[in-house]
Amino acid sequence: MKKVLTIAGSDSGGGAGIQADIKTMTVHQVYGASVITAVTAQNTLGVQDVKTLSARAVSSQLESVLNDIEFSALKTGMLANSEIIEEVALKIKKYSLSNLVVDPVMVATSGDLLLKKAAVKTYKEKLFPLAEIITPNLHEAKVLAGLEAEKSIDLEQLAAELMKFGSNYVLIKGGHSSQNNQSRKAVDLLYDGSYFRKFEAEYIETNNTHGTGCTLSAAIASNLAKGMEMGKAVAEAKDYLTEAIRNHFIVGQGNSPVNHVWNLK
Ligand SMILES: Nc1ncnc2c1ncn2[C@@H]1O[C@H](COP(=O)(O)OP(=O)(O)OP(=O)(O)O)[C@@H](O)[C@H]1O
Ligand SMILES: Cc1ncc(COP(=O)(O)O)c(N)n1
Repeated sequence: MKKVLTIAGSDSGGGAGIQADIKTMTVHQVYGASVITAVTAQNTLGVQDVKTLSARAVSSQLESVLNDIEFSALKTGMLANSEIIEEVALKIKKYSLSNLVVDPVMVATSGDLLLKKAAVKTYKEKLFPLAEIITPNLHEAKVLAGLEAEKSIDLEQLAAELMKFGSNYVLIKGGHSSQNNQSRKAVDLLYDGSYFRKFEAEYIETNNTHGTGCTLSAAIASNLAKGMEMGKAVAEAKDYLTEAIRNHFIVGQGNSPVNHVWNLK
């Protein structure tokens, strides 16, 4: 069984972050290990509190797992601040890790901030050049490109801007924005520096999408670990996620998470 590492925040509600990642990895039949960056007090209604761990605590967790276990892929989720991003980048270089999926988590669906503003620059300078793929949503992509949220921009142009930061692939997720999309499709755009490829799925009319980004990036990392090429890894991850959204069940009083284990039925 291939081993996959997630470096992310804990979601006490179980729908996003580390918890979403481990569930996703398990149903993809890879072994999931975790390095925790922050402990969020969170439920389906929002984030009530965040305790970010020190970069040192993140560093020692990384040393423990990387000294011992050989990972075929890894993903990052909530990294919270510049110090943690720098520490993660150092360890990825030190252990020559490949198949890095970077989900540059900035804000929770609930609107709560999960990244310090100054850390955006650190992401671009330190972590993106080491990434196989970065998976920003439309809002994150605009922030990374230094654009105003309201400004409309051609997606291909935006993906090309983000490729300049040095990853091998960029995937811009259009999920949330598709709510305004007449076509009722959830469309994501993959770019490898030469070709654009669109991934279209049915747009499912629901607010129960807590953890979609975490789940997608964990599925992509699992598929890369199993040796899939990027196009297939993204296509299969998106198919898995679409069914996980469709098969959601009610967990709390707010935005419920996706059903990570729909395919075990
Ligand atoms: N209602 C929906 N129906 C179908 N697919 C969706 C829906 N919402 C999101 N998606 C898909 O989920 C994936 C994650 O996209 P999204 O834009 O939600 O990312 P995100 O904002 O990083 O996620 P999150 O913040 O929830 O972790 C994409 O593949 C997107 O197309
Ligand atoms: C620990 C953690 N990591 C990531 C997210 C983003 O997920 P979402 O936007 O679906 O709330 C989150 N809410 N919590």
